[in-house]
Amino acid sequence: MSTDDHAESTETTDAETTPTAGASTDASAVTGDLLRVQGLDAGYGELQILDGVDLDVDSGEYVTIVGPNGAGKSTVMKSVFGLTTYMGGSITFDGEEISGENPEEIIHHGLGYVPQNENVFSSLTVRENLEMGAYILDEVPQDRLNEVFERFPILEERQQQKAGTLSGGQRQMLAMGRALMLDPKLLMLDEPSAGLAPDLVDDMFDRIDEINESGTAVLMVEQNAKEALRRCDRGYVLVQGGNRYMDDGDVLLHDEEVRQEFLGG
Ligand SMILES: Nc1ncnc2c1ncn2[C@@H]1O[C@H](COP(=O)(O)OP(=O)(O)OP(=O)(O)O)[C@@H](O)[C@H]1O
Repeated sequence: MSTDDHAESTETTDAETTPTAGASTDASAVTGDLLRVQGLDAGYGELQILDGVDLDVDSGEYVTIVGPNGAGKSTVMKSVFGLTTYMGGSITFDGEEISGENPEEIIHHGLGYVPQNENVFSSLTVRENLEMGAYILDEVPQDRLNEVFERFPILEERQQQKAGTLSGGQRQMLAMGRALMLDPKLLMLDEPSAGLAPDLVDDMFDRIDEINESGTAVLMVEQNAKEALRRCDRGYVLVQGGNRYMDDGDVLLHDEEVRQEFLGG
């Protein structure tokens, strides 16, 4: 278990990113070969929210970020995608420094991002939304479109329907499908279960598992922390804009301190 006073301190120590022995899978072997965030400071305008955040995602890994409301979880993802004010630290993706780049540039590296809100164009059809997902390419990649339809058959059925008429679950699938159109190496999902009826939440998590099992790394922010930690390889607990814990999902899930403080006992 990795703990520290990071919420109160801006100093980065080895302890906060180095898990203790006994992890159920090998969290200590993480290299951050796909995404490596080191000492990230970022915020909105002059307002600093993130204070020295460290985060790694390896190729093919499934990583989740949990933590209390307002901790800065969404801000981490937005910052990786170039949507906040970059204030310091380093973000490398697939070996290239991307800190300070804008989303148009970042998407070319193979990073997909599904924001929590306004993640589809309501007035466009399902198919048009998916085609928009590949807007950086000269032509819509038919093989990708077919793969998305295979993964989410309901989107093929409803391809001529306006996205605004879809149910919450279908809209979420469309948002993920859109991000998958460019076959990203890493798919970042902000609260994919938010607003879904309870009986749809499991289905959504199953689909995310499948996306990850097909080789796409996943970085997910979730309020549904227990389920997210159960499903992921590794998790981070973020508090007040800084890392508080990092370890394998199962280890965090069963850690007494994490359970009491962040998982409702
Ligand atoms: N566009 C913005 N401008 C200014 N402050 C913002 C903006 N977006 C978020 N914040 C602030 O940044 C802090 C972190 O917000 P963020 O949404 O990243 O937290 P979170 O951990 O994802 O929380 P939640 O689970 O409630 O979504 C909060 O204090 C929030 O009010």
